[in-house]
Amino acid sequence: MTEVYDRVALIGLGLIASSMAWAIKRGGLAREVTGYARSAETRKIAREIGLCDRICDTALEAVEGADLVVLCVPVGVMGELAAEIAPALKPGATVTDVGSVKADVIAQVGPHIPEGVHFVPGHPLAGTEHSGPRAGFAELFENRWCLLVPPEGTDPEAIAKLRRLWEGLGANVDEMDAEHHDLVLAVTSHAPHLIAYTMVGVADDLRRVTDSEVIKYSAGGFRDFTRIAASDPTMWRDVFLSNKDATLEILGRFTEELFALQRAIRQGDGAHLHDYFTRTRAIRKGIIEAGQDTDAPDFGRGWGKK
Ligand SMILES: NC(=O)c1ccc[n+]([C@@H]2O[C@H](COP(=O)([O-])OP(=O)(O)OC[C@H]3O[C@@H](n4cnc5c(N)ncnc54)[C@H](O)[C@@H]3O)[C@@H](O)[C@H]2O)c1
Ligand SMILES: O=C(O)C(=O)C[C@]1(C(=O)O)C=C[C@@H](O)C=C1
Repeated sequence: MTEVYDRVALIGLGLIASSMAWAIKRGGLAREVTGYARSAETRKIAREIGLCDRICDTALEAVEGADLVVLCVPVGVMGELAAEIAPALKPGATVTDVGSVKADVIAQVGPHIPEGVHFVPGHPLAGTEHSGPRAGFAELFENRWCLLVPPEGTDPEAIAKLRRLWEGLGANVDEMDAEHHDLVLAVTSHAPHLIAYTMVGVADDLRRVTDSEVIKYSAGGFRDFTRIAASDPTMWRDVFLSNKDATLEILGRFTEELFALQRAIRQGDGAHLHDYFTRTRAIRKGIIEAGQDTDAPDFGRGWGKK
């Protein structure tokens, strides 16, 4: 593969940055990758595992001379980080981020981007419940989406170059505006995480009553919830505070539907439950038939046959 950037700087060396570092190296997508993390312990681990070509002790040193700077920190601190690195940004460089929320990050970071530096916000739709510099792996972005959210008037060449990087990392790239992104992600990622956190919290409360049976006998569905609910607390606190309006809108709708299902159960309205579950089953069938979840255990299997 050919080099897309001469030098890439990764700021915040957690799951996403470390996955990018390994994948950039594997693909030969940059001549040099520098890295910076706020904590000395993270920088020490990064050096031990050979992450990046150079781990720097300051953010300014890491971004100096970089053609692409990637902000890989929790969304709540993107703005202060942008302010910190602004003086060292090279004219003509591109700043991007990988934050899970876009409108708020653009509002925080945009004002700190100097004249002559491009800003192309991004969001890879790939992750795990693990965090930190040891969590990354080069395959994380393969066949996943990466959404780019360039503000109006962004240099098309800067967007095209970042697109080439993400494609080199194995992702499919699409563009979207920030408000739409935040609403879509509230439905597909943010509200589901909050529901998983809540369900595991409820089970934990119950455990005190039933003396560990809930965990002992937990089957597939609940185990999946516990995986999601093990996700990084700082990252997710910031996501909900940052995507407040869209998340509250979706949770409002969720609560209404939940009440309707609750009423159907109370009133013994089997038809309502059956119709509802038939509709939701058709959604999964559509996803599988469109080939959008080829990892699913039911991919390619028959549907609706008893
Ligand atoms: N984990 C996921 O599933 C996932 C997926 C897509 C996007 N994202 C987004 O990517 C970003 C990073 O997430 P992650 O999963 O890699 O998190 P992570 O917790 O693994 O890593 C974040 C890193 O940022 C560092 N950090 C925190 N504040 C900092 C600061 N002020 N300056 C410098 N470093 C700082 C932390 O020490 C940590 O090393 C977040 O904005 C998140 O919303 C996460
Ligand atoms: O697979 C997971 O563990 C994830 O939570 C990844 C996930 C998601 O919700 O799909 C989480 C946050 C992101 O911003 C993007 C991807």
